[in-house]
Amino acid sequence: MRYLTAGESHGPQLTAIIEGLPAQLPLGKPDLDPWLRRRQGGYGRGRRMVIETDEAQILSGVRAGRTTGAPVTLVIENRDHRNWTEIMSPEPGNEPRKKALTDARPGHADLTGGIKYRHKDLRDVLERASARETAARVAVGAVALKLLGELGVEGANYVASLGGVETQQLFSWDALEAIEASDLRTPDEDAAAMMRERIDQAKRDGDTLGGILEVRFRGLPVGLGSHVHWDRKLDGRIAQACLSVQAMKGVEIGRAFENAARPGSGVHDPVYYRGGTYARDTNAAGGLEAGMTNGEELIVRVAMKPIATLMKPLPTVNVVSHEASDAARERSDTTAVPAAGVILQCVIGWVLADAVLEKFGGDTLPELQERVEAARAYARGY
Ligand SMILES: Cc1cc2nc3c(=O)[nH]c(=O)nc-3n(C[C@H](O)[C@H](O)[C@H](O)COP(=O)(O)O)c2cc1C
Ligand SMILES: C=C(O[C@@H]1CC(C(=O)O)=C[C@@H](OP(=O)(O)O)[C@H]1O)C(=O)O
Repeated sequence: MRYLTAGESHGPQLTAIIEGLPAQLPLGKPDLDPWLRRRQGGYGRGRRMVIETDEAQILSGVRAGRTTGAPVTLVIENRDHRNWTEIMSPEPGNEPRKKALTDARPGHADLTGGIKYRHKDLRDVLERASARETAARVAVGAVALKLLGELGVEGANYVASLGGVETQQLFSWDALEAIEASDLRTPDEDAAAMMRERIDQAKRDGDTLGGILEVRFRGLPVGLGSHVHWDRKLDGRIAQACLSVQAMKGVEIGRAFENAARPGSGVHDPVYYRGGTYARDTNAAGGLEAGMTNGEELIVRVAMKPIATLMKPLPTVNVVSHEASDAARERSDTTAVPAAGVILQCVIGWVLADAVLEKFGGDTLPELQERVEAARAYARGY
C-alpha cells in the first residue's frame, strides 16, 4: 500500500490518495471522522481548532460502504481558507505579500526551508511544514486502523507525560474510556489537573510545552516485518513513521532507554511453553524482536518537543534585512501533545496495515482474514 498527501495549512483543502487497499473493506465517514475530531482535541490547543470542524469526504474507491480495490481519495476542507483566499491564491498577485513571514522562528522549518527552497516569504515554507498536514495522515491512518480492526487488531494511545508531569497510573486497556473522556488523554486525573496548570502557566509566560506519548497495539500476528534486510525491519519502519510527524524527536520501543541501564538478565523476556503454546510473562521488548512482531503487545513511546512558535519570542534574524529581530508570533498551540498521540496511533497503524498486506497479500478483505487466521493457528501450534 502507498499514499500521498497534498495541501497547505491555509489552502482550500487537504487531499490524500491511498492505493493498494484490498476490496470489500467496510468503510465510511463514521470510521474516519471520529479520528479527525480526536486529533483536534486536547487542552492547550490554539484558536484554529475552534475554526475547523474536520471531516473527511470520500471521493473515490468506495461504493455502497465498501472499498472496491480502486484508489481511495480523501478530502478534508480547511474552513480557515476563506480568511486566506487572496494570500493563498495560486494566481500572480498579493505583492507586496500580505502576511509574509520574514522573522524565522527557531525550531520551525522557516529558516532552513527558506534557504533550501529559495523563499524569502517564509510562509511558502510554513504552509506545508505545518502540522495541519497531519489531518490528512490521520484520515489515511483511520482507514488502516479500520483494516486492522477487521483482523482483530486493536490500538490505543495516551499521554505518558506533558510538560514534565508524568501519568502515574500505568496504561490499562480497561482505561480506554477514561482516556477518551480526558482532554489530556490520560486516565490519571491528578496528573491531568497538574498538566492543565502547567499549560495555563506556560500560556501566561508566552511559552510552550512538549511531552511523551505512548501507543499500543494488541492482537498483532507474529512475524510482521522481517529480520532479513534493514528496510524491512518493522522497528525501523515504525520509528520513521513516528519521527516524520511534526515535532517528534525521539522514539523508543518498550522502555528502551530504561532497559539500556539494566543487565540483559533483567530485560529479555523469558519464553515458556504452556497449554500447548508459547507464552511470556513480561514484555520488555515491547512486542518487537529483530524487526518482527513477536505476538506480544506493541509498545511505542515517542518524545514530542515543545511547540516552536513562542508568544514571548526567541531572538532571531530577519531574512530580508538581516537585522536582529524577535521570532514571528503566529497564532499557535501552547501544546499539542494529546493530539500527537492520536496522530501517532494513526501513522503506526498505517505501517502495521502495510506490513500485514505485505506478509499476507490478498485482493479482498475475506482472503486476508483467512490468511491471518491460518497464520495465527500455525503460530499457536508451532
Ligand atoms: C498536532 C500538532 C500541532 C502543532 N501545532 C503547532 C503550532 O501551533 N505552532 C508551531 O509552531 N508548531 C506546531 N507544531 C509543530 C511544528 O509543526 C513543527 O515543530 C515544525 O513543522 C518543525 O518540524 P520538526 O519539529 O519536526 O523539526 C505542531 C505539531 C503537531 C504534531
Ligand atoms: C492547523 C493545525 O495545526 C496548526 C499547526 C501549526 C504548525 O506550525 O505546525 C500551526 C498552527 O496553525 P495556525 O496558525 O493556522 O493556527 C496550528 O493551528 C491542525 O492541527 O489542524
